[in-house]
Amino acid sequence: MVSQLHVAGLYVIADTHYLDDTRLIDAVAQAIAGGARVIQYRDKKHAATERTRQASELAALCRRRGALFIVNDDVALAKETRADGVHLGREDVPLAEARKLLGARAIIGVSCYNELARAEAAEKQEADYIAFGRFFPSRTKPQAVQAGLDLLREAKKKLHIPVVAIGGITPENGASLIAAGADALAVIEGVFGQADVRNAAERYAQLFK
Ligand SMILES: Cc1ncc(COP(=O)(O)OP(=O)(O)O)c(N)n1
Ligand SMILES: Cc1ncsc1CCOP(=O)(O)O
Ligand SMILES: [Mg+2]
Repeated sequence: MVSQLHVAGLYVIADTHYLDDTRLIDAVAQAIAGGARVIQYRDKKHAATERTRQASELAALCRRRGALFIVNDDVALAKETRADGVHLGREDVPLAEARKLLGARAIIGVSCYNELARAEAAEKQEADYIAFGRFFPSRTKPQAVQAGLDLLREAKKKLHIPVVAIGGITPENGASLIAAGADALAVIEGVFGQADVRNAAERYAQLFK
């Protein structure tokens, strides 16, 4: 781990599939008010200009409210918007390249799916956190590979960096992941697919108290 900033608690992913431009900023503000500690911008559809504008607005909001701001996939966008960090999957640039571009203080998270060896390798390369999942059926990413609670328990014995759980997490099933060792719960639909975003975030945040 390089960064001194710590990924823990409710980690919400502001996915532009759920949040159109008119709702994006307000919904994230509501999630932070409800207790979200980490915000990720996940966008798979907008052009570069639009992505820069949205991510810049989110970065400014997170700075004002004291939440961490992470950009999914796009290291250049993370740098341009002075985000706290970037989240990298298998298809994204290698960790070492992202570190070179963003510097030692950036938070770099790595998707490890259901693979403990990938997580151990990421920690060796100074990832700041890793993510496993999906743990439960996810409508956002139904094809995501399944991970189990045993993986979390095993990972907590071997890793020293924060472990994030993702995929189909609800306020009802989230406690089992925390009990198995998850430091943070990453959620999309369970927060941003709800009519009352603040209340939904509060229900997850309660699990950490
Ligand atoms: C916190 C967190 N964990 C996992 C992912 C998934 O990343 P990736 O495998 O790169 O898939 P996409 O989200 O890019 O479709 C994530 N974004 N955030
Ligand atoms: C991006 C991603 N990677 C694994 S599952 C998932 C989607 C999580 O979204 P939801 O919380 O709506 O299941
Ligand atoms: Mg990705």
